[in-house]
Amino acid sequence: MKQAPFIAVEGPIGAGKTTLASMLSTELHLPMIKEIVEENPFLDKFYQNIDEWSFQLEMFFLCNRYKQLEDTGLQYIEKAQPVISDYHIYKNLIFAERTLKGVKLEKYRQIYHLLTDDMPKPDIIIYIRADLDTLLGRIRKRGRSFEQEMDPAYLEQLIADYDKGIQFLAEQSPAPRILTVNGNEIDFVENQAQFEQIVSDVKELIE
Ligand SMILES: Nc1ncnc2c1ncn2[C@@H]1O[C@H](COP(=O)(O)OP(=O)(O)OP(=O)(O)O)[C@@H](O)[C@H]1O
Ligand SMILES: Nc1nc(=O)c2ncn([C@H]3C[C@H](O)[C@@H](CO)O3)c2[nH]1
Repeated sequence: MKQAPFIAVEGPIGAGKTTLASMLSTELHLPMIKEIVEENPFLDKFYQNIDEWSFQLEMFFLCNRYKQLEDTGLQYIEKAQPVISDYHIYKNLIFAERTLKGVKLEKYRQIYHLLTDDMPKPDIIIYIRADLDTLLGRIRKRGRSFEQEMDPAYLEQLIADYDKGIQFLAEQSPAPRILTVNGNEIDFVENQAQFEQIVSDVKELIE
């Protein structure tokens, strides 16, 4: 192994980040950092009224992920131990740029940079791309009640925001290595050979 990798799995809502990160964590014996969802007190309210609750929600996600990233740095990165996460901290800004406006967005941007600019960043990103129909199908199948009335236009915008966001990360220095997974065609849940192909691609990146 070149250096202990810090791997992040990313992609829009329902792409399969947690699923794939858990499978890779088991297969490659990597500890996993998992984002907090069920304990989030604002998600339900947010989906009912995005403009009213976006600032609280984005700040909640930011504070939680900041704490997790701080712990990840201490427990794994500083000890040169590999780790996989089902998100990249940059997703905060991808979402906030979509849900916040005006003064609140400006304040959020400043807080985001203040908190995260000097934090460890993943050096490998697995980006699951999937189109609107695939994501809506997965969200329905997963069945979280607060997501069932999600405006498809919001999800469609996020798909495009993610493409831009990952492109932005690819242009950073040092640039992370990015493995893009076609989430419409690759079924790593049901198809063992397709999962093994991803495992082999990831091993190539880290070994
Ligand atoms: N490649 C796949 N093929 C079939 N089903 C999948 C695939 N990936 C994920 N799923 C299913 O889709 C649903 C969403 O997956 P998951 O919760 O991992 O997505 P996520 O990207 O982590 O979502 P979120 O953005 O909400 O955190 C789950 O029910 C999961 O079993
Ligand atoms: N607005 C907003 N900002 C975020 O940083 C963010 N991260 C995740 N989510 C939503 C997507 C899923 O419904 C659910 C679980 O991922 O939470 C977010 N929503």
